[in-house]
Amino acid sequence: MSLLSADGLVKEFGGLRAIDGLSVSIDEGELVGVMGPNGAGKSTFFNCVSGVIQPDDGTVSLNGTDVTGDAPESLAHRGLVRTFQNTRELETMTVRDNVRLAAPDQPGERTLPALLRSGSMQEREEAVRERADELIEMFELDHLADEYSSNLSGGQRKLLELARTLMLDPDILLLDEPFAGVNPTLTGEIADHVRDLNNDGMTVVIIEHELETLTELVDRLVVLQQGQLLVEGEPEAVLEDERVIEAYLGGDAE
Ligand SMILES: Nc1ncnc2c1ncn2[C@@H]1O[C@H](COP(=O)(O)OP(=O)(O)OP(=O)(O)O)[C@@H](O)[C@H]1O
Repeated sequence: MSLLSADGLVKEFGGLRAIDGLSVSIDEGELVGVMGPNGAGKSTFFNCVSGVIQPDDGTVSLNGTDVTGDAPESLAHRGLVRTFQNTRELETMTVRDNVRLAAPDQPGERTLPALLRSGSMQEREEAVRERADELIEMFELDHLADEYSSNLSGGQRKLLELARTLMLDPDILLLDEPFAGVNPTLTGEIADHVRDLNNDGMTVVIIEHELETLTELVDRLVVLQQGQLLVEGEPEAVLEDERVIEAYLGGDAE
């Protein structure tokens, strides 16, 4: 059974069909890349499955449960968390506080939340502090922990965003352009973290324009064009597919 599936999704903006009958299915443990020319509907697809916007038609299922239109917080409780193209940390707060603040305020059934729910206020605060420090160390942000996040580079912000996301302990992580504006060294580091998370069992779906890194990283590529599924399959085969080459060379190429 797939972990996440979108069936017949449709989303219109005015007269424009940004998503047009799109069906995509992600299995547990997969690392999947989503690509496609500008305006193909990649972000709208993420927005529909992560509850940021409501699809006009079609369904989204998570672990076999229909979650179409559920709010992002509710989906996070069920284990689906996404990042955004533009990071959303609070600039006037330190890196450490930003990570701590990402802890869920309404503890649910999941690992960290379960710990948060069971303990006293003091125990809960301690659990949040410990997990935040662990993640800050994991992403090698320790030397920046007390800096205001406004002082971070674009790449460091992406790492901070990942750390914040992991405070929610997701089963499935949707990453929207994690390498955009990131230098090659940090791109490699972020890719390594994503691979490690996936090796540890997390299902990951990545929208990315940086095709070289994406292709090396993922097990499967899904290509969208004009809101529809154009091609999907193993990265090498997809990149050689004439329909994909045509889509990228065509009128709406980068
Ligand atoms: N909130 C909105 N209001 C109106 N039109 C929108 C809105 N969001 C997206 N669109 C339109 O829907 C289409 C798909 O946009 P979307 O951002 O999903 O594409 P994308 O593949 O993510 O593009 P990019 O690679 O440029 O980020 C585009 O034509 C876009 O202009």
